Amino acid sequence: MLAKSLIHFQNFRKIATPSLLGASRSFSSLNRGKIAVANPIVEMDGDEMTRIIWQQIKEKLIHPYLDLKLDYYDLSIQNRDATEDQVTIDAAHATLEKGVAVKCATITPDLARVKEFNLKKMWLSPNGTIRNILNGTVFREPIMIKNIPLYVPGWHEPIIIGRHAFGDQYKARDFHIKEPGTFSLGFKPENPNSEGISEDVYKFEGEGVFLGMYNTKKSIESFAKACFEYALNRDYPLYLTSKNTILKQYDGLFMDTFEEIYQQEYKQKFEEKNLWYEHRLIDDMVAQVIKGSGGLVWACKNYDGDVQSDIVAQGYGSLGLMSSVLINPEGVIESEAAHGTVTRHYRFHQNGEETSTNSIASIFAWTKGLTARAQHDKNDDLLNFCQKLESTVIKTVEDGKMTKDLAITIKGTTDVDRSEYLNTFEFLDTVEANFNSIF
Ligand SMILES: NC(=O)C1=CN([C@@H]2O[C@H](COP(=O)(O)OP(=O)(O)OC[C@H]3O[C@@H](n4cnc5c(N)ncnc54)[C@H](OP(=O)(O)O)[C@@H]3O)[C@@H](O)[C@H]2O)C=CC1
Ligand SMILES: O=C(O)CCC(=O)C(=O)O
Ligand SMILES: [Mn+2]
Repeated sequence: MLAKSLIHFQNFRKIATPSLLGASRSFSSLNRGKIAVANPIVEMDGDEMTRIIWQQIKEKLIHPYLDLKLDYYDLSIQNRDATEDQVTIDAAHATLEKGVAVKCATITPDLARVKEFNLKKMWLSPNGTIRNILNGTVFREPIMIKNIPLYVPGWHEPIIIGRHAFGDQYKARDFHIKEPGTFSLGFKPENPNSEGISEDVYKFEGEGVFLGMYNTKKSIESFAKACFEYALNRDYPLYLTSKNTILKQYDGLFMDTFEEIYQQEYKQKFEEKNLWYEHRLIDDMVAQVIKGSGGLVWACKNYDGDVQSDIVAQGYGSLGLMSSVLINPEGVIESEAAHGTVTRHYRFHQNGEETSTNSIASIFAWTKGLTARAQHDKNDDLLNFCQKLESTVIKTVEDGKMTKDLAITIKGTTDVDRSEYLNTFEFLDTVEANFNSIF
């Protein structure tokens, strides 16, 4: 299965990366043509700083080496607005069909964005839309580089966040009311003999907010299985976090489902490898991981995974060092960076000022997506290309060539000299030159 083989590859990389540069067959020395990629992948373009980086990655690191068909969807905020967001839905369905997608970060509009782009409406998060259609688990893993100091010094091994990507806040309906009234919840069973639910939740005396949120047993089951498989394949224990003491029914279903599946299908397999699964309260867990040394898969509910993956990314060095791969039960893969469009840097770029935005997670969005394509198609040349590109990026940083966010971690202060880092484009040029020299 595609998902499983991707996991194997990541495991392999953990061991093999440092030696890959030296041990390579040189592409240029053999003077071969571009690597043929038989089947297309879906490409979802995005916004702001990441859109600029994305274009450069394609021009410098992808197209010169690969004969690759891209099923292209422009998910820029302008095109989502022009197509009434149909382009997002089309891109998600194309991903289900083609099996692999790479996605650039995109703006999720708020009121300020509606004004900035004169949007027809405040479109939903494209990530929420896509992830709900694909219905998978997002695995977020820090890209660890030897010379990048850890903000959390004990984290010697990765913390991999397994983020449930279906439902919860990302598909909730929320409302803002401005007058007294009663908020009630209702459920109408299809079976006329079943009893429905109609319950008053809160009596408002004035302005307030409320929401309706859901998840499904089926989706939680596939989330659990994806996390158990991932942890087993990576030889790490698995922890699920929730707040079941407060949301007894909602979070209780997550806790009970994981426990049932563990007991029925995975306990023995985990014990054979001296591994374990535990449920923890989220507030307990956030404290435990800071004290720990990493080396675990952390299954998070959707919103927890969103927040925790950024804390974890920063703990390992930078938001620019966090890869993010969605795997659904059918083995469909969507690969992206975990960070957003880096608006603060884009504002400098718009003003003609220099930026130093880290492109590593965006490059890994391509390599992880293409790795899935390679494994699906049994394309060893493409697999080799992905491994070498990843190791070139890592070696470039190990050689002291990096963007400002990483230079800051090394110096331990934001007061870094301009000579201590590369700008956005210089870093990409350096990776291009290094890759070209070995491949
Ligand atoms: N997957 C997606 O498509 C996502 C999209 N978004 C969208 O992105 C937009 C911007 O969101 P924002 O909250 O600013 O979050 P971002 O993740 O884009 O950036 C937040 C801050 O993190 C640091 N950072 C993030 N990525 C990098 C990088 N590659 N290199 C260097 N520093 C980095 C920067 O810090 P500093 O300023 O200190 O340099 C930056 O200002 C929003 O419209 C949001 O909706 C947000 C998250 C995910
Ligand atoms: O889709 C969004 O608006 C945010 C997505 C996000 O923050 C993430 O994927 O981590
Ligand atoms: Mn996020």
